[in-house]
Amino acid sequence: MKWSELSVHTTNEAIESVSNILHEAGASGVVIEDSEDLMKAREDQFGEIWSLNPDDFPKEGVVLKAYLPVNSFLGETVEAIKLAINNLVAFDINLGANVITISEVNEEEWATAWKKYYHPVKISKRFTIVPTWEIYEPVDSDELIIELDPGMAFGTGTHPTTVMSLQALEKTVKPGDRIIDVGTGSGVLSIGAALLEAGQVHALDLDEIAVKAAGLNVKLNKVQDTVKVVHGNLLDTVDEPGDVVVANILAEIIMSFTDDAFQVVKPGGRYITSGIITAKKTDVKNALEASGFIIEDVMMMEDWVTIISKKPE
Ligand SMILES: C[S@@+](CC[C@H](N)C(=O)[O-])C[C@H]1O[C@@H](n2cnc3c(N)ncnc32)[C@H](O)[C@@H]1O
Repeated sequence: MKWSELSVHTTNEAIESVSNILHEAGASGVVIEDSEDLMKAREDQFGEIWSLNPDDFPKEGVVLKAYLPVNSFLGETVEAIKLAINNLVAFDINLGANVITISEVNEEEWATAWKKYYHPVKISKRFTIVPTWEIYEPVDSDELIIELDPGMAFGTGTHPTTVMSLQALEKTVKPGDRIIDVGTGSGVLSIGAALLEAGQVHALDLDEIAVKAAGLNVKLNKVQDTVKVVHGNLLDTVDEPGDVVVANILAEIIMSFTDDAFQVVKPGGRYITSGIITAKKTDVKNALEASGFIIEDVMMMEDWVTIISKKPE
C-alpha cells in the first residue's frame, strides 16, 4: 500500500489539538518532532544517552507527521485537516508557522518512521512507559510498567497532559477504588489506574479507533479484568459513581460538563482534569468551583495545567 506523509509545522501548544485532528482524519501513528527535544539530554534507566539526529528536528516549533493511505479520498481528507487546524485559532491556540506539506512514502518507511523516537520513559515516581517493541527490565521493585503501542491512538503516554494525569492518579487512587476515564485514547490512564490496584475502571472514548486501541493496550497489560473500555460521549455511558474521575481533554470540553462530573464523583472523591493550556487555567478552576468542587492541587508542566479537585464529603 502507498502512504502519504502529511507534515504540519506548528507550535508546542498546538500538539494535542493537531494530533487529535490527524487521528480523527484516520492517520495511522503521529510522529512529533519537537525542536525542544534536541535541547534536553535524554537518558534511559541505565544512564545511556539517546543520540538524536538534528536533521530529524525542526529549527523551531514542532513538526507533526501523520501517515495517511493514498486513496481517492486523500484530497478531501487533506483539505478537511487544513480547515480543522485553521479553526483552532478560534480557541486561541497559536499555530506558529502553520505550514502543511504532503509527500509520498513507501510502506517500509512508514512502518519504522515513528518508532525511532520512542524509548522507555520514566514519567513519575512509579510509572515507566515502555513501547511494545522494546525489552525493558524494571529498575525499582515498586516500579509500574505500562506497555503501549503509541501508533494507534492519542499519544505515546509522554505528553505533559498524560504525564501529569498519571502523577495525579498516583496521588489519588487507593486500592479497590472505582475509576472513570473520560477520553481514554490509548487507554494509558486506565491501565495506570489498574496497576495502582483500582478495583474497577470504566474507560470511554468518542473515537472508535481509540476504543479499539485502548482495548488492545488493556489486554497487552493484562488488566482486562479491571478495565472495561466502551464507546461513548463524555459521561453518557456512566451509571455508577467513581472514587476518582479523570478527564484529559481540552479545556473547552472540560468546562462544558463540570456539573455532570460533579454528579458522578462520590462525596469525598477526586476529579482530575488535564489537557488545559495555561491561558485557560483560571476559567477551568472557576468552572470547577462553580459546580461545587474544591481545588486541591494545580500541577503545571510546559504550557499545560492539571487540576486535582475534591467533591466535599
Ligand atoms: C488528549 S486525548 C487523552 C488520551 C489519554 N487519556 C491520555 O491521557 O493520554 C483526549 C481523548 O478524548 C477523546 N474525546 C474527545 N472528545 C470526547 C467526548 N466528547 N467524549 C469522549 N471522549 C472524547 C479523544 O478521542 C481522545 O482520545
